[in-house]
Amino acid sequence: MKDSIKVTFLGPLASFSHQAAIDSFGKSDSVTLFASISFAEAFSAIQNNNADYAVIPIENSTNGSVVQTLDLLADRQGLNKDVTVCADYFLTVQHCLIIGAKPSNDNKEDSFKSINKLYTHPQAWGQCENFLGQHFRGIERQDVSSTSKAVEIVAKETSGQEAAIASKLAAEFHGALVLQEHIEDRSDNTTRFLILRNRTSERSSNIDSFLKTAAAVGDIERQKKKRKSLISFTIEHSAPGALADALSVFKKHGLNLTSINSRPSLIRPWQYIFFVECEHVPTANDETTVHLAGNIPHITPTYRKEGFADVARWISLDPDNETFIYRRFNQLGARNLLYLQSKLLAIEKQLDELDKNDALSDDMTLKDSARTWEILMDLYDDGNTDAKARMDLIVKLRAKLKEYHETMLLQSEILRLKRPHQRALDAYRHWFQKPYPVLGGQAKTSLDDASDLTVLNMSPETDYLSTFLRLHWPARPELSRDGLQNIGVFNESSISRAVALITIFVAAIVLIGPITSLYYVTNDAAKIGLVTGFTALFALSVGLMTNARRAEIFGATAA
Ligand SMILES: O=C(O)C(=O)C[C@]1(C(=O)O)C=C[C@@H](O)C=C1
Repeated sequence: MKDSIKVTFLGPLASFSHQAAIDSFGKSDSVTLFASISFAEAFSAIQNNNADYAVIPIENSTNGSVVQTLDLLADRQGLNKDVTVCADYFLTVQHCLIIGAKPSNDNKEDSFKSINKLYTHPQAWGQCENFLGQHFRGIERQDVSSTSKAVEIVAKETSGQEAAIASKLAAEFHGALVLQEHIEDRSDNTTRFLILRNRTSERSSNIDSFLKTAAAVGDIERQKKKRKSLISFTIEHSAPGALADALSVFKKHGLNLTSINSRPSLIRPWQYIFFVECEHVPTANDETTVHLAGNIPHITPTYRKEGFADVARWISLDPDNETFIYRRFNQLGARNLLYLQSKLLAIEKQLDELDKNDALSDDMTLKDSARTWEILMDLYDDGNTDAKARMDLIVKLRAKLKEYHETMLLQSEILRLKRPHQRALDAYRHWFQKPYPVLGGQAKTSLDDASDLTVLNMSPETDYLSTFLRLHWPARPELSRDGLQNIGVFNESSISRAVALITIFVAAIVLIGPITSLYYVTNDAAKIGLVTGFTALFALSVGLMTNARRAEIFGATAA
C-alpha cells in the first residue's frame, strides 16, 4: 500500500487553516492531516520533508496580507530554500463570538457587557472591526497563535468574561458556545491559502492528483487556461523608476499582475523584497516566467547566495579588503619545497655519477665532452648513449630547478604577507559560523588556525593611535548572517584622515611649544625641565602615533 500523503496546517484542530486543508485534500486513508503550532513550524516541516504539503494563509479580502507568511516566503536567513508554492485555495471565512459556557442571562447585550478580554489570531481582528468597534471598544485584545487556540483558551473559562473570535466549527470542536454568528465586517470575507511543497520532493510533484476538488485550485476551466506565478525580487532602490521598469516587463510578456506586496529586506533600511503574483495563459513552449527575471531591469531575484558564492560576496564587501583572509598553508609550502629539493638532490647525484663515469672512461671524446659543449652536442647528435643520458638529465634539471626557484620566490613573498587583524578575523569567524558554518566539508575548518591565516591587502597603519581609534570609531551596523547580531562596519580611510589631523596638531604643539615657552622662561632649571619634558613628549608621540621603528624614534628624538 502506498504511504499516505502528509498535509500540515496551523493548529490546533478546527482552525480556518484546518478547514482549508480538509477542503483541499479531503478526509481519507490516503491523507494524514496534522497540526503545526506556527506557520514557521509548517514551513520547516516542508523544508525537512516531514510533510508533503502545507496549507498556509497568505491574504484576506478584508484585512490584506498575512505578513508572517510573506516574511517566511522572503526567507531572509535561507532556512526554507526548498519551499515552493504549488496551488492556492480560497476559503469563505465567517467569524463568531465564542464564550466558554452558557451565560446566566439570556440578554445578548448584557453578555457582551460582561466580557473584558478577547482572544483571536492577529489576522482576525481586522476582519471584524465594525462589530468590535460597536460592542467592544477599549476591551483588552490578546493575540494568540490561531483562532482555534483562542477557543481552546476560553472554553476553559466559565465566568463569561472572556471571549474568542473563531469559526462555528472551532466552537463545536472545543465544546464552547457561540454568542453571535457572522461578526465579520463583510459577507464576502475570504482568505486565500497557499499550498506549499518541497521543490526537491518527488512524492509531492503532482499536486493535481491529490487535490480533492477542482475548487481547490479554483475554477477548473480557468486553471486550464491560466497559470499563476509568485515571483519575489528586490530592486536597486536608488535607481530612479526601477520598480516601474521592473513591473513594465510583466506587461510586455502579457502577464496580468494580480497582486503586489512588499516587506522590508532587513539588509538595509528602506530596501524592500517585492512579491508579485501574475497570471498568464500558458503556450505550448511556455517558458515565460523562467525568462522573466532576466528581463527585469535592475532586478535582483531574492534567492540567497549559497556556500562559496556567499562567502565570496562577504569577503569582497569590505571597502578596505581586510577580509581577504586565506590559509597560507605554511606546512604544505615547506613540504612542497622539501620534495622539490629532494628531487634536485637526486638529479645532482645522477650528474655526479655521470661526471665520474666520463672521467674514468677510456673514450677521449667523451672525456672532452665534459669540457666542451659542442663536443657533447656532436656526440648526442651521433646517438652516443652517454651523451644522450647527460643531455636528458640536463633538460630535467633545467625544468626542476626552474620550478624550485619559482616556488621558493613565491614562498618568500607569501612569508612576507601579514597576519589578519584580530578584529576582522573575529567578524569573519562570527559571520562564517552563525547560525551554522556557511561552507561544508574540510572548508568548514578553514578559519580555525589563526597562526596559519594571512590577509592579502596591504596592512593598514598599525600604530597605537590608529588601533585605538579603530576600536572606538562609530561603526555602521550591518546584520550578521544569523540575523541576530550587528557587525560594525567602517571605512579605514576615515581612520587615516583622523590620525593625520591629530598627528599634525600634536606635531605643531611639540615643535612650537618649546620655542615659545623658552622665550618667556628665564630660570635655567625651568628651561632644562621644559626641554626635557618636550623631548620626552616628542619621543612618546612619535612612538604612539606613527609606525616608526625603534631606530627611527631614537634618531628623530636625538635630532
Ligand atoms: O487562526 C486560524 O484559524 C488560521 O487558520 C489563521 C488565519 C489567518 O492567519 O489568516 C486564517 C484565516 C483567517 O483569516 C484568520 C486566521
